[in-house]
Amino acid sequence: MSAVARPVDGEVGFPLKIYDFPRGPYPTRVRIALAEKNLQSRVEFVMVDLRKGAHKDPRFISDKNYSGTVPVLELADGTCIAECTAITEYLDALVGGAVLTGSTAFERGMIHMMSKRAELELLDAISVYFHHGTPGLGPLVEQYQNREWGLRQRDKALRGMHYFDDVLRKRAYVAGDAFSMADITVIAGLVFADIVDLAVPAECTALLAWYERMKMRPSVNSQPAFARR
Ligand SMILES: N[C@@H](CCC(=O)N[C@@H](CS(=O)(=O)O)C(=O)NCC(=O)O)C(=O)O
Repeated sequence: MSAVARPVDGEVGFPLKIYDFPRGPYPTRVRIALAEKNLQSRVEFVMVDLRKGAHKDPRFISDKNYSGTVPVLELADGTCIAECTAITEYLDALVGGAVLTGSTAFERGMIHMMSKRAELELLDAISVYFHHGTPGLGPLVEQYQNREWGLRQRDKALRGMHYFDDVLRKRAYVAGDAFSMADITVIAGLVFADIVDLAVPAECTALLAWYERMKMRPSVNSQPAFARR
């Protein structure tokens, strides 16, 4: 029986609510973090249907997230924290157990850098390709598309896959010798790559082997993004 997660003193604490799109790559980042922290059962998930543009509803934008994206973490006092990195940092500091964002200055610096690099060079690049180089969420949501920009970002993501393959030839995890938020961000990138049918190049054997190892983790393979369609 795992110890009940309790917020540290002074925190707003529970209940936590997550505005979510269950199979989405970015929501999957927070879902994996919640599972690693043993918090999944302490959170209420509220589905936001991106295909219907619910995340662009003026009330969602005014009340939950100005940027009009998910996930959003809502605290017991109504405070909303958006942005996967910020949500993960909050959860990591909220309760003990697995450490996802680092314990030492060195670890925290390395993990933040590599997670941000995974966003810039892989996950966000694939997201732009999805929204601009494919039909994306459909004409209701995709008000402006630039196919050339989308295709350029797809090529950037392929270069990013080669970069992370090089990184993972030298170390077991994305930011060092332990699983962290940086691994979660690369996992989300490969989840999005699968959604847009962007195959990891066969020569990226270290990245592919790492991904198979990541998918052995219950916090990863238990997510809706990995359920058979
Ligand atoms: N920088 C944000 C990006 C969040 C994001 O793009 N979320 C996607 C969800 S999903 O595509 O991963 O399911 C979204 O809301 N997309 C909707 C849109 O961009 O219109 C974060 O880190 O949280």
